[in-house]
Amino acid sequence: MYQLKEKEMIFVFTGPDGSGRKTVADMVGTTLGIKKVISYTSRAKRPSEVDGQDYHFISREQFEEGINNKEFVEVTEIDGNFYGIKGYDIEQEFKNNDFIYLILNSSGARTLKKLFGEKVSRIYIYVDRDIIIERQKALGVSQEIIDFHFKHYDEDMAYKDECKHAVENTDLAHTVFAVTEILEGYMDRQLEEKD
Ligand SMILES: Nc1nc2c(ncn2[C@@H]2O[C@H](COP(=O)(O)OP(=O)(O)O)[C@@H](O)[C@H]2O)c(=O)[nH]1
Ligand SMILES: Nc1ncnc2c1ncn2[C@@H]1O[C@H](COP(=O)(O)OP(=O)(O)O)[C@@H](O)[C@H]1O
Repeated sequence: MYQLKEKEMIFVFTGPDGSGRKTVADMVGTTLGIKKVISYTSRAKRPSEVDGQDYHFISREQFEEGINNKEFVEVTEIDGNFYGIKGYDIEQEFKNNDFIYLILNSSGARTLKKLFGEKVSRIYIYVDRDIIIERQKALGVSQEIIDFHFKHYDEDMAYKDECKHAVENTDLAHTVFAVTEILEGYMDRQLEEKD
């Protein structure tokens, strides 16, 4: 398994589906110039998604082969689809960067924390169930899909207290500002330790 160097850190964004994790993580990542390690999934690509950008979309067979070859640092199965992060991809990103971020469900976040300990900082993004429903309805998402998303809401919310940082994502600009400050705190600390 990849051993993180002293100055390296992994930021893990987690929280309930639809709370804005991807949006917040990518905005903060862009602001701070931090690279995302992209997950692999066996679920079908949605029309709006780009292979290699949103996910690496692979078949279930390719996924199983990767699992057998021990390529994944963590894998989870959600609603019949595999999701996972490859150790090689983490290693590659750390060749050019000291900080990376990942977007994971609670089981993935828990695994990363177990594997890399204090080198992992978890940022929990959440918002009220009613606000998520409102946002999804405004986007034209069907009631069926909204219900599907909420299958994991309670289980995901139960993970909030395990995370050191939890930010309620009501106002996006405010959330991005708050999360940027949290990450900058770690980055400054790591750089000071390096000096
Ligand atoms: N453990 C783990 N969870 C992941 C990974 N990639 C994505 N997820 C989570 O899988 C869940 C489903 O993701 P997705 O299919 O994109 O659905 P959506 O987030 O509802 O649009 C979300 O909670 C993601 O954060 C991964 O590599 N590992
Ligand atoms: N603070 C916010 N206010 C309004 N809409 C938001 C906010 N944060 C995210 N969104 C929107 O909510 C939807 C879900 O966000 P997304 O980042 O995909 O969530 P997640 O990754 O947690 O499933 C997207 O359409 C996004 O633009």
